[in-house]
Formats: sequence, structure tokens, C-alpha cells
Amino acid sequence: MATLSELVGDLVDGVDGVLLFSPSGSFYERFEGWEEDADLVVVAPENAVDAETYVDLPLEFDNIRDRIRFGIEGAMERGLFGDGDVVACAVPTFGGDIDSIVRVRVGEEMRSGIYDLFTNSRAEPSVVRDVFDVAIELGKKGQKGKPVGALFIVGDAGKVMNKSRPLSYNPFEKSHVHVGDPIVNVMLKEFSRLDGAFVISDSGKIVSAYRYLEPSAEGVDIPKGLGARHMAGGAITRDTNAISIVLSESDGLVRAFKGGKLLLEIDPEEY
Ligand SMILES: Nc1ncnc2c1ncn2[C@@H]1O[C@H](COP(=O)(O)OP(=O)(O)OP(=O)(O)O)[C@@H](O)[C@H]1O
Ligand SMILES: [Mn+2]
Repeated sequence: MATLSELVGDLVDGVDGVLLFSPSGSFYERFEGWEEDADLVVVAPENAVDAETYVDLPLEFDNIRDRIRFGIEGAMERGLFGDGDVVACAVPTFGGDIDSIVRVRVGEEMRSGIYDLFTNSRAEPSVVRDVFDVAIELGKKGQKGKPVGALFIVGDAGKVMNKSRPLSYNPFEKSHVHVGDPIVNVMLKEFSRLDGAFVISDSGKIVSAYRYLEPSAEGVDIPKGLGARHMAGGAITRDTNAISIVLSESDGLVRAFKGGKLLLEIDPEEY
């Protein structure tokens, strides 16, 4: 009779690396003095355990597949793993401490661009994260309890301004406010009731509200069923080096586009 660990042990046998997602201190300590010939990588919102090899997680990604993708793509980007490597990902599925192991074969074809979206966009990573935070918060609360939509175009603002026109006076014309400032969240929520897009610079300055985007939508392939806001938000990221973060009024999801492609879809209710 085989024991359970013998039966499932091959999940972790012969792996080239182990990724620990948000491990507690005591979980991480078990790996002190670990002598396997495999890389140990910690993926978390902060390096609370002082890991030597660490990938910064900008959002907790409630969806486990997204979280794992992000960690693996981050590790690939640093050259830790490549095509054909096999890794064991240890993740907390139900919050709390790590409770699951997922064995993954690393391959170029699994690259979704989710890591790239946060770290290799024109805008600074913290700006991308701050805009996600605003969109998620807006999606959770809506405007006075009613669902609200919003469109944020982040980075490459000069070019975005050239491919758009104002729908109304720009309330940010003379102000020098940045995403992440507490007052700005209030302003963005207030102005999201009105039409058009917010344009945000690489460094997070709010350049404009109420922009009507006029990108060429030729060859842009967005999922069927999404309307003009998503089409415009997707297309502008092909015409410029911006990314877009779109909150849908109709299904409540936050989506991100880059290079004309939908890269990420998250449900604010899960955050
Ligand atoms: N080209 C554009 N540039 C900026 N904003 C736009 C553009 N097209 C549409 N919008 C904004 O999107 C809003 C919703 O449009 P529409 O319903 O067609 O989009 P949608 O993709 O279905 O989004 P939602 O899921 O929020 O309904 C419009 O009222 C307008 O404010
Ligand atoms: Mn719609």
C-alpha cells in the first residue's frame, strides 16, 4: 500500500523550481537550508519573508490562474525559468496560508502578457497599479450604489491626446494631480459619471477627463458583446503605447488592454 505522499509526490518530483505565493513566515522558514537543485522564488505583494529571489505581485489576483501566470512570467522575465522547465507553484487558494500545489510546465505559449502589462508598459508600474485600484474600487461601489463604467488610458499621453478630442471642458486642465493622491480618487469617481475617457501620463498625472477617443479600430479583435467603450479602449492601445483599463457598466468587470489585445479580466467583487 502506498501512502498518499507517495501517490501524489510526483507532483513535486524533479521540478526545476518552486514558487511560493504569499507564504507566511513559518511556511517560508521550512525552506531554510533547502538543498534541492531547484530555484526558490517568492511571489507576493511585499517581500515580508526577505526572500532572495522575489517577484512583486501588484494585485492579489483573486483568480489563481492569473496569479500563477503572473509569477511564472515574472520569473521567466528574469531568466530563472525557460521553455520546458517544470515548476511547482504553492498557493493559498482559500486565503490564509498555502494550501495547494499546482505543477506547471513553463512554455512561451503560456505567456499571457499579464506581467508585462504591469512592469513593461510605458507608464510606471505603480501608476498602473493605482489605476487598477481606482477601477476596482469604482466597480465595487459604483456611483451612489448604481453601476458605473469608466475608461482609463494610461501612458503615452501626448499621442493619446492627438488621437482624441474633448467632449467637454477639461476639469484637470490646470491642475497637477496624480493617481494615488487621496483626493484624486474622489475626483475620478465623481467625473466617471460623465462620458469619455480619462487620459493619464506615464508618471500618473491626470492629463484630461472627457476625451472622446478616435483610434483606428481596424484589425482590433475584442470579444464579441463588448461595446464602443471597450472597442475604443482596445483600439487606442494598438495605435499608441498606452494601455487601457476599462470598467464595464453592464457586466461590472475590469478589463485591461495592451497592444490592441485583451490581457486581463477581473471581477471587482472578488477583491
Ligand atoms: N470612442 C470613445 N471614446 C471615449 N469614450 C467612449 C467612446 N465610445 C464610447 N465611450 C463611452 O462609453 C460609454 C458606453 O458605451 P457603450 O455602452 O457602447 O460601451 P460598452 O463597451 O458596452 O461599455 P459598458 O460595458 O460600460 O456598457 C459611452 O456612454 C461613452 O461614455
Ligand atoms: Mn454598453
